[in-house]
Formats: sequence, C-alpha cells, structure tokens
Amino acid sequence: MSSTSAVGPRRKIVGTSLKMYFDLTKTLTYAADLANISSQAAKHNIDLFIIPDFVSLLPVKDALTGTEVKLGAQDAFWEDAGAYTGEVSCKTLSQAGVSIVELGHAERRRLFGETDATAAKKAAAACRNGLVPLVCIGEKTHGKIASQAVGMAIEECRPQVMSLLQAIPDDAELILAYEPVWAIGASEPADPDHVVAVTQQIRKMAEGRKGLTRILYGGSAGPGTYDRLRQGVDGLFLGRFAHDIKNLEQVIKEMSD
Ligand SMILES: O=C(CO)COP(=O)(O)O
Repeated sequence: MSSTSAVGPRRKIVGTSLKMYFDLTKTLTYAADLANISSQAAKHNIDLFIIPDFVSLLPVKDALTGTEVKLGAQDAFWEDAGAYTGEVSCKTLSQAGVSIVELGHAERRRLFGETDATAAKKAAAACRNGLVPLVCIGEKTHGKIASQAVGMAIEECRPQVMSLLQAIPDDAELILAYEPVWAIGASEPADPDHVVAVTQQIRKMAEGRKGLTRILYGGSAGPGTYDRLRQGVDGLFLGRFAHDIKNLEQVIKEMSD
C-alpha cells in the first residue's frame, strides 16, 4: 500500500473518545496525563487526538495548551444556528478550539437514530466550519465464513462511505474510522486480516479525492493492535483500552516503529 495521497504523505493518527465513561474531574486528570505523553507522538509525526464530552471541551483545551494534541467533539448538529434545543453547532465547536468532529458512531446510530444521511449532513457542516469530520462506519454483524465476511462488510460500508463523500467537498480533509459494530466493546479487536481487507477496499472508495483521507481502525483496539493493520490503516481509534494512559503510550510507541 502506498502511504502517500494526492496531498502528500499521510501522517499517522491515533486518539481516543472518552464516550461518557469519565466525569469532569477524571477527564481533566486524563487530559493532563495525555499532555504529558503527547511529545512522544509529536516527535514521531503522529497526530494525537482526544474526544471528551461537550462540557469538558474547554477545560480540556486548557489542559492541552502547549501541546499538539487535537481536540475532538463526539457529535455536532448540521445547522450552524437556530432553534435546535440541545444541539451544538460546528461553528461554536470551532470557536471552542475543536478541530475534529466525530460522527455516526455505532452507539449514536443504535441509541439516537443517527443514519448515513444525518452523519453526511453533519459532516458537511463540519467541513463548512473548518472542522475535520471523523466518521465511523462498519458492518453490524460478523459474517461467520471469513471469505464471505469481508465481502459482506465491504458492501455494508460502501453506502456509508458514498453518502458521505457525496455530501462533503472533494478537497475536504476526512477521517474514516472503520469500526465493525460487533468488535466494539468486545474483549479483543477484529481479526487483522479482515480489517486490512476491508480497509483497503474502503480506501479504494475514496481514491482520487483531493482532500487528505485517513482511515482508522476502532473496536477493542489497544497495545498490539496496530502492527498487524499497517497495510490497511493510518492509525487507531481507541476506546476502553486507552483509559489506562500507559496503554495509549504503548500504542504510540508501537506506531512509532
Ligand atoms: O467505539 C470505539 C471507539 O470509538 C471503540 O470502543 P472500545 O475500544 O471500547 O471497543
């Protein structure tokens, strides 16, 4: 696999969403720990990001002052302003120092009715406001026969990717997180051969885009996951296994090699 795109070499990227696991106090402790290890990623030209809950964004931004850690939000609305109680606009997120907006996570699809269409509209809003959409895609169930599982996963991911690509400018930066739904919250990540086969096809779907397009793997990822995915992905999107900062430090080390 080539590690270059039309816009130059793709920097590796790794990060974590804290989902709703931590309260504010714990989030800030974690952000301080992250700031302390962040130079290890920067030294190796690896982008590092954290996606805390909305309330924590501003204090986390302060905790990350002087580092290169990118700040992400866990969702955003597709309009920039108006009577949308409870929603947060990409414009406000941008003003708050956010640079990445996570969209279409499996939990938001399952619990809050997020669809490919809403994720695409939100991604367009993110691009319009200078934010990078990080859009989660992935098949719901694991095909039991390995040879068929790859093809089924690709066909389930294809409309998720295509609706998104149609909604955002061709030159917009994009992060696609391949997260097989069945591998989220599990004891171990998906089989590396499966992930590489699927993500190579996902990359083909975005081939020819002018904007930087990076692909992450997420779903029970942690130390030991990245090495066998090198041929398919540009990095990892961590959940629970980043809660211990030492694990994240180890992942950065593995990605640095
Ligand atoms: O959903 C994920 C990242 O967005 C992955 O979560 P887990 O690593 O906890 O399975």
